[in-house]
Amino acid sequence: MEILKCKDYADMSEKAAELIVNTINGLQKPVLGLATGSTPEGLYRNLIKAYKKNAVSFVNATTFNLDEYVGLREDDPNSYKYYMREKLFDAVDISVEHTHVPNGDTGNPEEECVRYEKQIRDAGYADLQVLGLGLNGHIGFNEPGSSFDTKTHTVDLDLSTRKANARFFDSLEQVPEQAITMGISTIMHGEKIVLLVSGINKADAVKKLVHGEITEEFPASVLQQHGNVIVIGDEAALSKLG
Ligand SMILES: O=P(O)(O)OC[C@H]1O[C@](O)(CO)[C@@H](O)[C@@H]1O
Repeated sequence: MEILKCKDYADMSEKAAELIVNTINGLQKPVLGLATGSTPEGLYRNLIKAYKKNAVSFVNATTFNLDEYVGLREDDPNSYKYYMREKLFDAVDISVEHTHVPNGDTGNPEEECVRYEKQIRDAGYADLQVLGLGLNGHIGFNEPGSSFDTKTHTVDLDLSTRKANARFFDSLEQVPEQAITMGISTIMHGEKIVLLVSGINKADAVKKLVHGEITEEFPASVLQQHGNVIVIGDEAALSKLG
């Protein structure tokens, strides 16, 4: 696992954007796996900057997002579809048919999971998968205890995850209790994985990810088994690596 130590959040976001721009420019039809949360916001701002400077075009890119809340309409400001449109898609030249986010606003989440997994598989899985890291080690919304064999599936969110994400909602009660997420095995099919971490509150989780036991109780530890992972983090998040 490669570790890239950055000065701060701005530096982390620039380095991650550089890597993604190079990947897009190096492939004819790049497939990107994308993440939400606070951490990649700076990355998306830098990708928009690069697009505006004509350093990159998304016209041949296809994207698949990791996850979506169950029960939120896509025009709900807390849905991840809305987040992606606001933070990236609407500001670059990607065609909307090439952007994929699981549909959480469906009467049949199980069917949606099967459909989404097939779409990713048919696209050949991600050339580059961006990940954030939950405090409890979740990647996507694969909470502790998720089997490493999972494909796209529905999950019950941990209370700790709902509390961490309550900052985006008016109250904890409004945070959905379920989500659809790419599974660990779907994520592990990515050719290259770029995990972004920032801030001292992630330092313990990063230490477990890099040096801890490989266990389903800490889902991100599975990345130790992937041959092409880069962790891009600021000094605070990487401060407990020794
Ligand atoms: O970047 P943040 O906001 O710390 O979130 C970390 C992870 O938690 C989630 O927001 C889900 O709780 C993921 O989407 C993200 O990768």
